[in-house]
Amino acid sequence: MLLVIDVGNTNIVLGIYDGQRLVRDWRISTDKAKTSDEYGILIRELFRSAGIDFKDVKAIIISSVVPTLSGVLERLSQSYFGYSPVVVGPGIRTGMPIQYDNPKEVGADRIVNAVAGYEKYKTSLIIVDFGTATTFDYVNRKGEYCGGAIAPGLVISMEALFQRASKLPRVDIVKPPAVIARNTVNSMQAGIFYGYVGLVDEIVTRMRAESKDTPRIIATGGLAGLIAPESKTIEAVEEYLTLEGLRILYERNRE
Ligand SMILES: Nc1ncnc2c1ncn2[C@@H]1O[C@H](COP(=O)(O)OP(=O)(O)OP(=O)(O)O)[C@@H](O)[C@H]1O
Ligand SMILES: CC(C)(CO)[C@@H](O)C(=O)NCCC(=O)O
Ligand SMILES: [K+]
Repeated sequence: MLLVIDVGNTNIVLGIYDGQRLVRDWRISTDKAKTSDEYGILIRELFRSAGIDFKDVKAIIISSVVPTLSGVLERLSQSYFGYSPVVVGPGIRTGMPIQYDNPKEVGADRIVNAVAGYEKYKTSLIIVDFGTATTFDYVNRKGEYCGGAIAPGLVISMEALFQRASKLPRVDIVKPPAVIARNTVNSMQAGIFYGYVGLVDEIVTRMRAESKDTPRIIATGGLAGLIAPESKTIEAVEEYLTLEGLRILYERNRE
């Protein structure tokens, strides 16, 4: 089985693939202070409760946008599983030309999403990933990564309001009952939720116009399911896009 690990700024998502089938996935908080041994113990517990043995894992692939944790997880792979992982970054085969000024600068998660999206849709597409940040990535019909946009994530936006205004509380990110809201919590939710729907549709619409093509628009990430139904542009939510991209990249780089 293949262990795929996506290290984000808020969460580390782990998945176990048996061939092309995702058999389990877990989400643990990203903690830059944790050591490889601490992650090892945590992962051992998750495996134990799912009835999966460390010995069943025959390969590992990692993508990380938290540089301090890349080394920690590489060490964990070595000492707990006995394998050096494939690490998404300069030097691996992506099968996707990267048209960024400096290709090393693009977040590995964005490349992984782009690879998974293009493999599935085989056409031009815009991928919106609602994570710590919300990223927008454009892949052209030839399967080249063209770049995109980075916006503050939904949770970061809410936290900023809460931290900077004394009378504003921390609120759940949900669709409020009305946009003309009658209390502080609903007012914040109205601003964040509808403001965000507008942000997404505006960026996608401008990307589509700039591309002079008709890309498919797909979304992923924990809050995609909240925003997608209200968005005029998002056509589909692909919950496991990043894990799927890691599996595909492993296949392209084995041996
Ligand atoms: N239903 C929800 N309600 C409120 N917050 C949520 C919900 N689902 C996810 N979140 C939070 O939204 C943020 C983005 O979630 P998501 O799981 O897409 O990204 P993430 O994996 O945390 O991001 P990253 O990959 O950058 O670490 C996180 O802070 C997560 O804790
Ligand atoms: C934007 C995030 C934080 C999203 O996880 C990540 O992809 C990242 O750190 N990217 C590096 C900058 C860039 O993609 O241009
Ligand atoms: K992510």
